[in-house]
Amino acid sequence: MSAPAIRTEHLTKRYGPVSALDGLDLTVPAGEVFGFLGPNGAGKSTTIRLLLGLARPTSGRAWIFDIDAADVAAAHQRLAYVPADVALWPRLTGAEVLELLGAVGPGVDRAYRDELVERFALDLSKPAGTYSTGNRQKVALVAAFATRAPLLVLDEPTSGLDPLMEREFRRAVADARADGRTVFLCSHQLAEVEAVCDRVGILRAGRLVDVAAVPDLRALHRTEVQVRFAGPVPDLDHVPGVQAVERTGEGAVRFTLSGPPGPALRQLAAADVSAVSMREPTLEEIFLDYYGEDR
Ligand SMILES: Nc1ncnc2c1ncn2[C@@H]1O[C@H](COP(=O)(O)OP(=O)(O)OP(=O)(O)O)[C@@H](O)[C@H]1O
Repeated sequence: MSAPAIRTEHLTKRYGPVSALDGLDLTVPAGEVFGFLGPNGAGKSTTIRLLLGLARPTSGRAWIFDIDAADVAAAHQRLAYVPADVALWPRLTGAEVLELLGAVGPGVDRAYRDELVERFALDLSKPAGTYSTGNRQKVALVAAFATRAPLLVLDEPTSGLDPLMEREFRRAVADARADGRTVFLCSHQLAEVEAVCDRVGILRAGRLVDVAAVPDLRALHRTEVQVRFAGPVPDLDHVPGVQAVERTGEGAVRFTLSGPPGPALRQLAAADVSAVSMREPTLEEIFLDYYGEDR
């Protein structure tokens, strides 16, 4: 078994009375694309700072491929990082910045870097001081993806990118996965997490609320079903898996369905159904459920 890309054991960070991170136990196996979600102030950036050795834990430990995160020189040979707010040296051109960033990491795949520069439509001839937020972000992303680092730690990497560039970002994550690299992605963009991640960890008020595969996270939750009946509306209230039954008009019913759909489908099949639609909740709705509930 290869070492996990990230492992934390009861990782905790307190700032005075504030528990920014409270006993995080997390393992991200090598090769996984892991999404890290949570509302503002949940502790995502704190986690990243601890993983990068930019802050010291109050208690607990973290390892990057079995290297103690506190051993910064060794750990950073295995990772590349894109911060949420990318700051670049304003007088260096984009090309010079890429050279500099490439020189400090674990080595660069230059051919792939050139390809990414094309794909992200970066003009490297300009001084970085003239770049927009999105262009600075693109430089940092190209620099990170083009390293040979087996772990990419990305903090809100696409907040400044337009939809075309967001698509390129997703392609680059897919390339990384195909190469067996690990991606740790902090994001508020649920569609993005849904599209690129294998598993998602949800953090709330410094605590890990759940870790789930994206399909399982969906399966945990209900499907919304709308049915229109030509004849009498059957009693759905006591059918296993059916909840929140609501009359939405003459002969129309809406309900949510969780677990195996058989009992509900049998009840519907016995009635005179003229139209039916089923909708899976988006990850956003699932996500809001988590934060709406007091858990
Ligand atoms: N240097 C610090 N001093 C005091 N409190 C801090 C410090 N850094 C973070 N905190 C607190 O720790 C908690 C977690 O903050 P953190 O920045 O990790 O959250 P986050 O999940 O990254 O949020 P966001 O999505 O807004 O970036 C917050 O309550 C924050 O106010």
